[in-house]
Amino acid sequence: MASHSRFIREPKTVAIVGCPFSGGQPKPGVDKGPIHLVEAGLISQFEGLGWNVKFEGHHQFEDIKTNDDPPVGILKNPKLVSRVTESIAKVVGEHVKNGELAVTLGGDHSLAMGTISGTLSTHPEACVIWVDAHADINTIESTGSGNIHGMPVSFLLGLGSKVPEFSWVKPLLKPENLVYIGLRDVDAGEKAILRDNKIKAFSMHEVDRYGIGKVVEMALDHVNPNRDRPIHLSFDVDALDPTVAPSTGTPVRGGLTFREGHFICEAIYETGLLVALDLMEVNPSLEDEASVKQTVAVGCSLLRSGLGETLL
Ligand SMILES: NC(=[NH2+])NCCC[C@H](N)C(=O)O
Ligand SMILES: [Mn+2]
Ligand SMILES: [Mn+2]
Repeated sequence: MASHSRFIREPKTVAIVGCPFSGGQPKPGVDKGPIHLVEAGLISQFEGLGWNVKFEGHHQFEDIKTNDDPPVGILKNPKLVSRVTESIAKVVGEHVKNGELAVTLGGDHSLAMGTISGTLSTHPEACVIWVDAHADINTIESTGSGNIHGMPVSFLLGLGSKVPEFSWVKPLLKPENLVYIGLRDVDAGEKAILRDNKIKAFSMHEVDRYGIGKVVEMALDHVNPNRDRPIHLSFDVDALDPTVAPSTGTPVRGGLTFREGHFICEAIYETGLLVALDLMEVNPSLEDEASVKQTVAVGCSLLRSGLGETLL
């Protein structure tokens, strides 16, 4: 077992990319997620695991001017989401190029358009493991909500009609380099997209049938058969059951248990191939104070598992 990623330089450094951003969906508060995660002690927790921690404060998106941001079709805030994710792509790309583990704190999941673009700019052969209740693969044609956090994967794959505002997104992700775990709320149009593009997905049905250990192994066999390619893990906290992570904008019952979520992060760390990790959709404005505390704490502990925290 590698002690940490073979793509990470010594002394091993984690760069925290705090993204207080909510423009990919309509519920206020998800922009406070990163602030709560850091205030809960994430930096000292990472240091406790032996990492050098780089954190220069949360990114400020206020200066991204979007006075004039009319919808494209039904897509909401296209200009804002495009500019924010483009800036995050550069930041994450820079960290990954430097051999630092990029940990991005969301914020809504539209941010992954940026984080994954950043990873692929340095490692075009990287694979993506997307852990979520949702597939987030709607196109401008298929989206029913117009919320861009339900669409980042289609942009990364280059599916659907091109939206000029997002022309900076290079379709570098190949369908065979993507795998999902935890799906249970997939729109009809998204199911067709997954089928047509032969994208591998392990829904909660497969988690129940095979157990999480086997599912992670099968997921890795699919995207990383020789265990030699960099891994980008994009974790939407709503993959967890709402009893485990209640404070999130689009909760769906029947999700991953506390241990199943952590097992995924532990197993990916153990590959020694992790180069970037996202934790998205923690919304501290939703549910009561105890639920917020619980969700933030689970977020921190998922991240620690991804950075090598072990049980023994
Ligand atoms: N990142 C998320 N929580 N995405 C939820 C997406 C829900 C729905 N499929 C939509 O397109 O709007
Ligand atoms: Mn989700
Ligand atoms: Mn998501």
